[in-house]
Parts: sequence; structure tokens; C-alpha cells
Amino acid sequence: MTRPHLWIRAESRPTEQRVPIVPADAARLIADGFTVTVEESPTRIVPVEEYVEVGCSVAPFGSWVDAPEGAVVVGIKELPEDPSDLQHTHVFFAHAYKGQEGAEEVLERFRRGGGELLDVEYLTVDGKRVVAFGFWAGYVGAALSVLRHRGLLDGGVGPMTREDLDERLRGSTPAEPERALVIGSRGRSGTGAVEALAVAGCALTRWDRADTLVLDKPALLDQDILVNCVVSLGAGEAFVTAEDVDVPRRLRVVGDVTCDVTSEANKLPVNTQITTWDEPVRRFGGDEHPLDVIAIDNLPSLLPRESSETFSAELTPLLPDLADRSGPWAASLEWFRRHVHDAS
Ligand SMILES: NC(=O)c1ccc[n+]([C@@H]2O[C@H](COP(=O)([O-])OP(=O)(O)OC[C@H]3O[C@@H](n4cnc5c(N)ncnc54)[C@H](O)[C@@H]3O)[C@@H](O)[C@H]2O)c1
Repeated sequence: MTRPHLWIRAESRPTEQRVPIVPADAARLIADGFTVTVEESPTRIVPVEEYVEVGCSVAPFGSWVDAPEGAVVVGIKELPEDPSDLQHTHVFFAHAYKGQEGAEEVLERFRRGGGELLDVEYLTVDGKRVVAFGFWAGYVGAALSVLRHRGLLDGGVGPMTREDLDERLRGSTPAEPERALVIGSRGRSGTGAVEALAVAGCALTRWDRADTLVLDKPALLDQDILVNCVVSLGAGEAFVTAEDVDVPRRLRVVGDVTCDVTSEANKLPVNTQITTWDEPVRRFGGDEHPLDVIAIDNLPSLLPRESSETFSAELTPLLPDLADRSGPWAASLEWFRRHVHDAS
């Protein structure tokens, strides 16, 4: 059976420590007949030596541009701006099909070079995404919300380990547990949020779609912490609006994992901007009755090891189908064809 040459490229963002395939999974792929090359990277959470130990070849940073024909270049976030023409097959999150900023230029680079994009976001089975970072987004989003509520998050944040995070959560549980509500609790990020809040010892309420058809706003405002994990189509009442800031309420911290901040689907219209690693919290209302919102849109990068392991565990079993572009690869390829060829 044909096994493509997989080329794990270094990420170009200096803050990105994640990797799409971890050494344990690279070992399985090699045993299954794949050739795996890994680029050197100054930021990756996993040292290159761990890849060498399992039989991967090492290549210099950014050398995917000269990877052999037929090699499949695998990454997570955006490609660097050079080269202008893309000749290889690339697997990563390109964010190129919804008219995002820079999307047309990315597609044009593939058109010019004759390359192929197999966007991870569009790897689906029966219409459902099969590789995603949601769990750890929810986990770290909920954890930061708890730390903020406990007065333990004043400055910026950066990549951390789950062990350290859990230690901070477990070591700060108050005598009377905070009330925490997760909306979208059945989803990937909702599941992660529920787990983090359990580690933190919070008194937990879970709502999913059926529970918000008629929104119980007083119950929502009577929580200490709200973590929003929905995939929203915009229908139904918003969860927290600007008007709610002035209403007497127990709610103090909102963790917006969904981060639909500039979209019409935003269920938390009280806030319309993302927050950042440097300034994770935006405060609404006065200091007497504050409402703190955390809306970081790259949460999984804050837990790079766990995010990489989960991503790799989901991606690796799909790779045998890559050679003939079957299964979820066919679905992703169809998106590419529609946007690159049919549109040109
Ligand atoms: N901030 C980040 O870094 C980050 C990272 C990954 C994902 N996300 C975002 O998080 C969101 C959730 O992603 P996911 O992978 O968990 O999605 P998912 O599809 O696994 O789960 C979404 C859940 O929301 C529920 N839901 C939808 N509308 C609802 C409503 N009105 N009320 C209550 N529940 C509702 C669904 O039933 C489902 O259980 C997405 O918008 C995604 O883009 C953000």
C-alpha cells in the first residue's frame, strides 16, 4: 500500500509551540510504512531528538519548500509568506474558505504553484469534523476564568502545562465552591470546560441547546462564572448583553471560548473584541460590580503538549487514507477544488 512521505514543518509563528504529529504517533506511522521527516524548530514543545529516536529524519527549519515531490507537508497554523507559489500538498488550518482576511491570497498561491490544500477544519466524516482542538480550548478557557474569579489572574498568560494549571486550580478551591455554568456543555470545548471546572472544585451547571431555547436569565446571572462553548447560528436570546452589566447579579467572570466577538451570532454582545495573552481580561462595569470577560481566540496554544497529543491522536489514524484521498480527505479536497478551481 502506498504511504506518502510526511513532512512535519516548523510553525512560523514564534508563539506557536504545538505540533501536529507527536513522536509516539510518528513511530506508529513509520512502523506502518510511512517516511516521516521533521523540521528543526526553535519553539516546538517536543525536542527534535524525540523524533530522531523513533526513526524520523530531520530537516532544517523551513526546508519544506524543497521537500521531494509527493511529500505531504503537515502543520497547524499559517504558512510563511514565502514562497509565493505553493507546489506541495499541505495539511493545516488555512482559514481560507469563508472570505477571511488574506484568504484569497492563500488560494492564489496554491493556484499559481499547482499545489493542494487539505484543510484540517474540513476533514469530516458524515459531515462532522474529526480533528479539532476544542477540548483543550474549553479546558484552559474555563481554568483561566476560575483563576480570575479567585483573584489569581492579574497579568498576562503564556504556554503552560496541564499539571501546573491543575495544581493552581486544586490548590485554590474556596470553602464555598463557586457556581459555574457551561453553555454548550455537550460539545468538544464544553466537555473540556466541564472537566477543568470539576478539577477546580466548582459547583457545576451544564446547559446545551435544549436548555437555552427559553433562556433562564436570572439563573444565568446567579452564577459566579459562565463559560460559553456554543457553536452559535445567532438564533435565540443573547446570553449576556451590555444591559446585564447594570443589573444586580452574582455573575463576575465570563470565559468566552466561542469567541464570536465580531459576528452577528455573538451570544455575548456585551463584548465585541477578543482579549490576548498579554491582556487576557476585559472589565465591564465599575470596580464595585465588575464583569470580567476572557475572550482569547488561541486558547489551545496555551496547553501545547496536551493539544498536540490530542490533535495527533485524532489525525494519525486518518493518514493511511491520505494516499488515495479517500474518507475525510475526499471531503476536504472537495472544498479545495470548489474554491480553487471552480472559482478561477
Ligand atoms: N477560543 C479558542 O481558542 C477556540 C478553540 C477551538 C474552538 N473554539 C470555538 O469554540 C466553539 C465551540 O467549538 P466545539 O468544537 O466545542 O463545538 P461543538 O460542535 O463540539 O460543540 C458546540 C456545542 O454547543 C451546543 N450549542 C449550540 N448552540 C447552542 C445554544 N444556543 N445553547 C446551548 N448550546 C448550544 C451544541 O449543541 C454543541 O453541544 C466554536 O465556535 C469554535 O470555533 C474556540
